[in-house]
Amino acid sequence: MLHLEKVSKQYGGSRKEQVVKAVDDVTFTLQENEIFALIGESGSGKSTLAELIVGLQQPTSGSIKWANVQKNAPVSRLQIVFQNPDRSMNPYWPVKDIVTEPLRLSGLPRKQAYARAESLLGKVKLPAEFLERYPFECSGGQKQRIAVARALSMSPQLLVADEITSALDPSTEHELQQLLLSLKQSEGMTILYITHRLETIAGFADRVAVMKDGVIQEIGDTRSLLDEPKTAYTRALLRAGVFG
Ligand SMILES: Nc1ncnc2c1ncn2[C@@H]1O[C@H](COP(=O)(O)OP(=O)(O)OP(=O)(O)O)[C@@H](O)[C@H]1O
Repeated sequence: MLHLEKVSKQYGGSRKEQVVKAVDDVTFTLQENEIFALIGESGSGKSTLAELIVGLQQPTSGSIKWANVQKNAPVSRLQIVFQNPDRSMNPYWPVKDIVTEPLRLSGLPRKQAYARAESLLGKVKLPAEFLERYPFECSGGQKQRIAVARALSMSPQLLVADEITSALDPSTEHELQQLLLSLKQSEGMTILYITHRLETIAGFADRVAVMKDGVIQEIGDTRSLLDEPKTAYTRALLRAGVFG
């Protein structure tokens, strides 16, 4: 569906700065209707890769292309949800304005946008009473559901979830993962799920790529990668149980 070919991103490189190869020669293809987990410890280049995929940054070299599409994808095909919902939500807006913001930005009149708000919340299993709430009246997990609902308003083919469960407690994280799993089926979308916690993806992600220092170390279906890791790095991560 979306193919990355030898994608690299360097930062710095002016006289005094050292060059940082945040993403180094990354090639893989995201398939239709899969959850693809990108795992890496802090600084491995995961967020940079996510930003390249959604077009917030341009690669230094390489290409990112939709299969069978010549020009760049329209923004609505891709939506990204970040780790910290407070940074992407206006604290003075009620939830009905937050979830419908992309619809209104794309030109839908407010009344028609509001008419879709309740069903968007329904998709993330939040009751309609949340429409009139403000972000400070919602828990962290509920705010992430609201952020997912806002992304769903654009019917994305690809949802990039950048550490969206990392700040949540384990049971809330599990609930949000279950929600993503059901949305993959009901919405027929692909989810790029970025995390530093390898131990959270069993039974959730279809495939996984392990990234270190900007380089993909290993890629494969989740069960085989967890059962028979091919690289010493992945084995060490599994032995450690968590990233350091
Ligand atoms: N704008 C920037 N300018 C210079 N270096 C950067 C910039 N953004 C990221 N880097 C560097 O690129 C590397 C990868 O960073 P990135 O944020 O992509 O990693 P990450 O895996 O998402 O880490 P984390 O999980 O801590 O967010 C790091 O060495 C980081 O210091």
